[in-house]
Amino acid sequence: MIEKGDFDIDRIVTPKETQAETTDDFEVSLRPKTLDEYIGQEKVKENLKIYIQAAKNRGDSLDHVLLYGPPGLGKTTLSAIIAHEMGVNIRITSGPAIEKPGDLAALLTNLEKGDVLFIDEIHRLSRQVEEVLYPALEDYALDIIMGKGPAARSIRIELNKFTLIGATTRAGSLSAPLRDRFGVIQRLELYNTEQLSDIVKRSAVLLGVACDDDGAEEIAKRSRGTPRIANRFLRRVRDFAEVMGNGRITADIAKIALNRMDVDKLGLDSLDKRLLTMIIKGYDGGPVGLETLAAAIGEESVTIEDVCEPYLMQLGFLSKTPRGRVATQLAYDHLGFLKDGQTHL
Ligand SMILES: Nc1ncnc2c1ncn2[C@@H]1O[C@H](COP(=O)(O)OP(=O)(O)OP(=O)(O)O)[C@@H](O)[C@H]1O
Ligand SMILES: [Mg+2]
Repeated sequence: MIEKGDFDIDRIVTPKETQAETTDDFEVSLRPKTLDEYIGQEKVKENLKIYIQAAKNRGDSLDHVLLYGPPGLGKTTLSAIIAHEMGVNIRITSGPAIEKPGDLAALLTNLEKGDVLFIDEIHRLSRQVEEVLYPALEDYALDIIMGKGPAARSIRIELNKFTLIGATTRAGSLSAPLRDRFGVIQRLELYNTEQLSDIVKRSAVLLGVACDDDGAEEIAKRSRGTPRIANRFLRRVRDFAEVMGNGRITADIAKIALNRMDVDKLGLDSLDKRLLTMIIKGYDGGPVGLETLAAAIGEESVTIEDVCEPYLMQLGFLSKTPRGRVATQLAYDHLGFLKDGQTHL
């Protein structure tokens, strides 16, 4: 069943993990293992380094951490790095996977002192589960109700001290009491071309494929600020390089491969173009409300908000106003529209 928030994974530019990537253990893992190997997100790294050092000096566990930002930017990777730097184990789960309070209790009682529990998509935890989580986060204890009616009594189970790392694409959907229990809240930003080039070059080394600097840059420019997309493109471009060239990734090979995948030179695909074209031609450039826009192009509003908009805003193609979304002059130029909605010929 497809739920709100699950993106269309047919898009080559989807920042969501595809099945192949989740189960990708026949390939070398491209995930960095230490903070120093983790490229970009300098502010987040600097802060985390200090919190980790301080916690280690005190011989204490790290405070609970909330990481938020668009999909594919490295939240899961960063959580594993935090556990590695703290020298503890990490247990990975997700909001929708924890169905009942008992599921959470089982996870929590199995944690050893200082361990990290990583909950992806933490905004999708159910209310009941959230309520069990509160005392666990605050007092490292679980309150379990035994029996029913007048005979019911509550017993308290002490837990080992642990660190919860929550990841979400939408910090705004988190309930206030849950958000308040995180001592460290960090936002991950889209990466710039230079950082993505470095990520591509690092991954190329790990995959054992030769990659020119401008080949890496070409891939980076089209990756929508997202490492997961950059790594996916790298693998596909490598296929083209092996079949059409001598295996080396050059700028030309990268261009040919990415054009074949219908990714334009800024990384826009048909959905982004449909969105911008609708604002420009259907609503005279905007402003137009998100829900109206979503209905007009037949796409979920969460997909538009989480996947399309962050990148279109980084490019300066779209702005959000209180009255709705507006396409900017840059968007008109890129798509070849004149301000009156006519196409350049
Ligand atoms: N800073 C980075 N440096 C190098 N590689 C990175 C970096 N961030 C992410 N990656 C790579 O990008 C891929 C996606 O990262 P990750 O799975 O951690 O994203 P995510 O933010 O958890 O996404 P989601 O929100 O979909 O769970 C990983 O394979 C990792 O190799
Ligand atoms: Mg993830």
